[in-house]
Amino acid sequence: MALVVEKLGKNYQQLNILRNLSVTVEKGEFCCITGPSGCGKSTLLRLIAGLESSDTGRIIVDGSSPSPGGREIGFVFQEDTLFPWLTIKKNITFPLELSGMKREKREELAAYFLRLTNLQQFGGHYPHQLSGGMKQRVAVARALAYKPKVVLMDEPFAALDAQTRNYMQQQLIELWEHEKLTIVFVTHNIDEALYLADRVLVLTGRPAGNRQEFLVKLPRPRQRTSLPFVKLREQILSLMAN
Ligand SMILES: Nc1ncnc2c1ncn2[C@@H]1O[C@H](COP(=O)(O)OP(=O)(O)OP(=O)(O)O)[C@@H](O)[C@H]1O
Repeated sequence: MALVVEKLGKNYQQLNILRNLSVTVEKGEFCCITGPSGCGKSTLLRLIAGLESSDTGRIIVDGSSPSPGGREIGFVFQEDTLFPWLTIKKNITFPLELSGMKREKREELAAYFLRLTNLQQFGGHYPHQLSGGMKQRVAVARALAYKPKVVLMDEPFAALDAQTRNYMQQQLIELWEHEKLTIVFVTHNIDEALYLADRVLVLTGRPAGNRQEFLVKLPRPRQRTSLPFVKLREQILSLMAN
């Protein structure tokens, strides 16, 4: 198992954010998590990343507890988190440099992931010269260059227009298949979850706990207008409306 989250509980002062939340993700699985707004999805990802600690329960990534900033987790956030004063290539190599990786290896990984994300001509550009979609592709390349065991993605395409978002979803599926990634992807968008995921976990309203999970066994690339896709979407939407 790539990720095991067991009976997690988290409070902020008096506020109970997560209660008894359990999630397991297999190696190579694409798992989407959705739930009502403000229920605690981002909090869950921060706990998995080791950026905060839980009050109860435990988290195991690839057999051990995650360490803050550890290389077992890659994180892609919703907002643009690139360093504006660094070139695209430097944005990818800088965290690798901090982790002590040799220059030659850093350059090799940056070139590989720039190529995979179709950004090979933009290594020398600065973030402000790129579109929103391109910047998120850099963020994905930066997260993957670490070769993390689990990639956490928190609404990474939410700020993009619909067409770019669809393109990014296609690209992400190709990357996931090619690199055999394990991905935990938070989204409000059921269509996005069904396009991407092997399994969709629906959380309860705050405090977030397990509500229901849906296996998505549709072949890829998925057709958003196909009958089984539309039926699953209706099933999840009606669950969430109640
Ligand atoms: N550091 C913090 N201190 C206090 N409360 C916090 C903190 N971080 C988050 N919260 C609260 O925890 C709750 C869950 O927040 P979180 O961002 O995890 O939810 P979410 O499901 O990701 O939200 P959204 O769907 O809007 O993206 C919210 O009510 C939020 O105000």
